[in-house]
Amino acid sequence: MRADKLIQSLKFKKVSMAIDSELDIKLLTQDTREVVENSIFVAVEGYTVDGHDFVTQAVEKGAKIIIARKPISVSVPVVYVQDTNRAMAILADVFYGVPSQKMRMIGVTGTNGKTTVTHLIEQIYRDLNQKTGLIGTMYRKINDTVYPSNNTTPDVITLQRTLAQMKQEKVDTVAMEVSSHALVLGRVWGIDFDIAVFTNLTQDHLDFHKTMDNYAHSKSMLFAQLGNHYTESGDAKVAVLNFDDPVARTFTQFTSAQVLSYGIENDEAMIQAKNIEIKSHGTEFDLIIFGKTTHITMQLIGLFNVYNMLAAFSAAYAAGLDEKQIIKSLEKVTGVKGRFQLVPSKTGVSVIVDYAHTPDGLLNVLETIQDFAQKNVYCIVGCGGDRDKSKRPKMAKIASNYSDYPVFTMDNPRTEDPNQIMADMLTGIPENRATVIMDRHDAIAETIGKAQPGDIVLIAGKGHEDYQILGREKVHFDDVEEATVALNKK
Ligand SMILES: CC(=O)N[C@H]1[C@@H](OP(=O)(O)OP(=O)(O)OC[C@H]2O[C@@H](n3ccc(=O)[nH]c3=O)[C@H](O)[C@@H]2O)O[C@H](CO)[C@@H](O)[C@@H]1O[C@H](C)C(=O)N[C@@H](C)C(=O)N[C@H](CCC(=O)O)C(=O)O
Ligand SMILES: Nc1ncnc2c1ncn2[C@@H]1O[C@H](COP(=O)(O)OP(=O)(O)OP(=O)(O)O)[C@@H](O)[C@H]1O
Ligand SMILES: N[C@H](CCC[C@H](N)C(=O)O)C(=O)O
Ligand SMILES: [Mg+2]
Repeated sequence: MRADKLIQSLKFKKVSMAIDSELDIKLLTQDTREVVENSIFVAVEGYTVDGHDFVTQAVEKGAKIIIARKPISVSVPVVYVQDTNRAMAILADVFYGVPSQKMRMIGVTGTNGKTTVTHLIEQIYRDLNQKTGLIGTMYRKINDTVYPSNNTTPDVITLQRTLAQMKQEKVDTVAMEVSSHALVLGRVWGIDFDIAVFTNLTQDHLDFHKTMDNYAHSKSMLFAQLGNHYTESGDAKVAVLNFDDPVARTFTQFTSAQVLSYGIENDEAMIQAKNIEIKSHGTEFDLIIFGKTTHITMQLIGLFNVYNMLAAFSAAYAAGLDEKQIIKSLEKVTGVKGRFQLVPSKTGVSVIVDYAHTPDGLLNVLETIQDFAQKNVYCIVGCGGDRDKSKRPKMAKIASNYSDYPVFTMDNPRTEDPNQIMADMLTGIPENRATVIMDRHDAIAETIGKAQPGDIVLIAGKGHEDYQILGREKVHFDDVEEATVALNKK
């Protein structure tokens, strides 16, 4: 793309010297490690380093224009703007050809359930033989091809680049997770969402947001960004809201889009689930769509998955899909990797690997297990380092209250001292209530070794993750693999 045309998209700027109008820009990036000949480098002030400190390196590698906020001295034109994050969002959208305007964009936000709901939505569209895109915690996926994810919601350049590739590969519908960090840090600025879905708001990420009010406010930004457009056919932007969560009410004030509400408790919800029966192999309930009842038998387990199913159903319904088709897909879905995943076992001991890493997530999973547990429940759990410290005693207390044998261990200590994380957890429970086995391998091996037929072992916190983050290093670690080895030794 021609440099002068691209830079024109930034309305307010100061340019240090004339930009060569013939210059053909090959790449837009905020990371010097990606810069190639004829790139534009955007200097972003991060949490650990400042992109402005890398501009000379960027020019040496071939950057021909620098976007900056602070005065810098380089041999190429510098475009000075007030906010490089905002400039980056604008440039990325234009550079990649405004891809989000050309596909159906479904954004899912909320503390828990985003990965699950986006996968359910993807499945619905795949069953209709549509081409799909998925962006989230586990990966970025274009039809059948999977690309790695560093964040639940990528930085705006990676995001727009991914969307452009999706468009090129003829994707019709994109289901993406929108994290609260992304909303605050402007990673989704410029994305033209058609449908925005809210799952729930419970405690997480207070290290970043500080208060639950700030956290709620960050989530509301997705609904504010949704915009509106009303057509005679009713095809419109839709906010899909869980009305059982009190914060959803406030979101209605932030959006001018049409609202589709779902819920279990709240009888005002337009899409409801009632008469729920949770079993060890699935969940049955009545789905009530604007007063009309259909009985559903889904393979996903737990009340929380009824919410996820309602969210996915409502999103697809909002997009105008046939309700019978949607239900057919949702009844077929067997689950998402690392979410209430049952590890194959011939021993009579049931092992469940689940990504619960928040107090609410852990509570939901343990309550679900208690619904069908016959004998002892073991709960192996740890808390992440460099993350919300105040979740630690709460998660410990929930593990202690809702399992017979809580076993506390490590979960991605990152740069923190694992012993301190453990000490924080232990403040939440009476002394000696939990067994502490710091090494996660030993925790899994010993617990499964001890469990008797009929017992259930929940391994919580890491789900699909195939690593343990120790310091800044990632080493291979997979709960399902570890559990399989332990079960085979029984
Ligand atoms: C707090 C936060 O969100 N940090 C994100 C941020 O990192 P940062 O601010 O530390 O960046 P930095 O390393 O200081 O770099 C600043 C700038 O210098 C550039 N740079 C840096 C080094 C270099 O050699 N050359 C260079 O150009 C970088 O590309 C960047 O533009 O920008 C990075 C690149 O976009 C992100 O990967 C990183 O996410 C980190 C890994 C992270 O852990 N984020 C978590 C808190 C997060 O975002 N989580 C949410 C929610 C998860 C959920 O619950 O679902 C998510 O969406 O993932
Ligand atoms: N609707 C829900 N309500 C409460 N807890 C849930 C819900 N859905 C899933 N969970 C719990 O949260 C865990 C994570 O689910 P999922 O990966 O779908 O959420 P997420 O929002 O994508 O999480 P993250 O923020 O880490 O990306 C699950 O393993 C389960 O324990
Ligand atoms: N998206 C979440 C994942 C947490 C997973 C858990 N295993 C941990 O490391 O705390 C986060 O980055 O906070
Ligand atoms: Mg996720």
